[in-house]
Amino acid sequence: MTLMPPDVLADRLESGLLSFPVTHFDDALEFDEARYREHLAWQAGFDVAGLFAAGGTGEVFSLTPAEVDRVVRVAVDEVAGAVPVVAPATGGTASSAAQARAAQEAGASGVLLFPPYLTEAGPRGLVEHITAVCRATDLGVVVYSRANAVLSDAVVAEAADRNPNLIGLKDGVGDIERLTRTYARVGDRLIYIGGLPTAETFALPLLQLGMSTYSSALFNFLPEFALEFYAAVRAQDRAAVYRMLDDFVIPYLDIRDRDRGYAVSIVKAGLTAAGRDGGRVRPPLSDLTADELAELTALVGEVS
Ligand SMILES: O=C([O-])C(=O)C[C@H](O)[C@@H](O)C(=O)[O-]
Repeated sequence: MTLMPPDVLADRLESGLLSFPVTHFDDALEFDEARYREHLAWQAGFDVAGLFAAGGTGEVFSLTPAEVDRVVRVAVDEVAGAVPVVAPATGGTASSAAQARAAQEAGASGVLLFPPYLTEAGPRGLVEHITAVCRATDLGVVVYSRANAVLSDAVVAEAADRNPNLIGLKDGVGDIERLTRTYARVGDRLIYIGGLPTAETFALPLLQLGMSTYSSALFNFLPEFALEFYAAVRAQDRAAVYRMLDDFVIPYLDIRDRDRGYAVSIVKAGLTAAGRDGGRVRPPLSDLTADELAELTALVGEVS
């Protein structure tokens, strides 16, 4: 398969909304390939700029390395002709680099580098971590700033200088000063992707900070709503954005905030609420309660 050049991937990703599909499990909590394929084919039928297989919403933290490889290969096989597939790189530096290599072998178009697990890390170590992963692949790499890898403007600038295939920064923190410093320093050398939980909530203000796109978990089960929301953000139609926030996103957040980890669980529940059976989440996440699912089903019904 021909490799998508990193600059081409960057142009594609920044031009539209980004899909972060859930990973389906069967009743025994094993990967359910048939339902996953069906979901991806449906998602890829909408106007979406990239599909991030086994992302945070795809419960990458609950998949074994072999399962990650299988999920990525299935995604490439199912949709790569239509939409670029971006694969995850997770864990410590060695396992992240190995996953970046595997992503290229699997025919993915790019890599999303997640924070390393558990340990704290300083700026020099984070630059080395990003560099090792970028050097493990010819694919474009997007680095996710979050948790124990919150990246300063200096780290982002040095990593971008050292690694031509580092194409983007995904932000899961929402620190306005940090983002302002980063965009002022690094500018259009990178693309910027909003990646806070339920990213629609922050999309309009973050557009001003250089984020032309965001990862939409809502796109999983309300693709038309998510695309309408994205169009309103890009048009800076404040009235439409705040109407949709008020009608759906904020009541949705009220349910999401009832338990830790629900930012992912509620997406699978949302699919079920929309009549598409998202199935269950794996531990350590918990599914919504029956009452919460009923509340979400009523809310989804109001906007579908
Ligand atoms: O890795 C992930 O799945 C994310 O963090 C993206 C999510 O889709 C998040 O942006 C959201 O909940 O909208």
